[in-house]
Amino acid sequence: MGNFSDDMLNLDTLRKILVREEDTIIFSLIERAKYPINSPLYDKRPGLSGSLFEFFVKESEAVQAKAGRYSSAEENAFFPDNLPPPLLPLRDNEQVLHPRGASININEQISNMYHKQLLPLITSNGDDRNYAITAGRDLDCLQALSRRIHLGKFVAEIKFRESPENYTRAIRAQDKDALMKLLTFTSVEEMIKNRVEKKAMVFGQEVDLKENDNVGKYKVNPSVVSRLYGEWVIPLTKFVEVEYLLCRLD
Ligand SMILES: O=C(O)C(=O)C[C@]1(C(=O)O)C=C[C@@H](O)C=C1
Repeated sequence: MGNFSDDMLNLDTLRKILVREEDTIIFSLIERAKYPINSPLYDKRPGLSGSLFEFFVKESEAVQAKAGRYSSAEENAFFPDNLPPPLLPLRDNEQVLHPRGASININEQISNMYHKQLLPLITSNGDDRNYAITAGRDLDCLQALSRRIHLGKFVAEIKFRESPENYTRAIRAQDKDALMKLLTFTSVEEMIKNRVEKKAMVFGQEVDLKENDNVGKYKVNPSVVSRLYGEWVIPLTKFVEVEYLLCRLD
């Protein structure tokens, strides 16, 4: 992590970071939901190698790479090939992750989930031609989701260090089911799903000075946020954890 050192690597600290990431994800969804789906943004364009959105993401990531974004172990690019090097010297980050697992990048899956499943649930139909601003909002959502999900590498490293014997047995057997069982805390997952639903109600409520005018109206449907976590964010985080652990002894 950007400024994370070995002695801060414990489950309590990491879970607090994940809780704070919930706020970032929910606020970014609220911001994206302000605009309709704007589907021409995602259509292939003559003269560009892909869509206007892909162009926007590639160019934004190149600037952010120069500014050092991808020097942080929890940041992963959506177009990681041929990124320019950072302009400033690399921060001297302590390498807390195992090198093989550190390079796991499941952004393609995250991007598919975002575009095919999530976006239609949080946007209205339509095209207001605000493509640049929409692309910026999309990138904010994708980066927040990606960061949260790839933090699973740190969670996995902590769990391995806290219980090396149990994990080593499952890793040597390359037993994905056993690893999944070891790293799963169902009660924690339930709490998260309930909390993000409540946060979506609080952060996304319509505020009006007249009482009761907007009761029950939200900028993003709170049950969609709970579903996002239950069906995609938590399972993908666990997928990252398992993939990380599988190569932890390499
Ligand atoms: O908090 C943990 O222990 C995690 O591994 C993170 C997480 C999550 O994605 O939020 C994933 C698996 C656990 O079952 C609980 C929560």
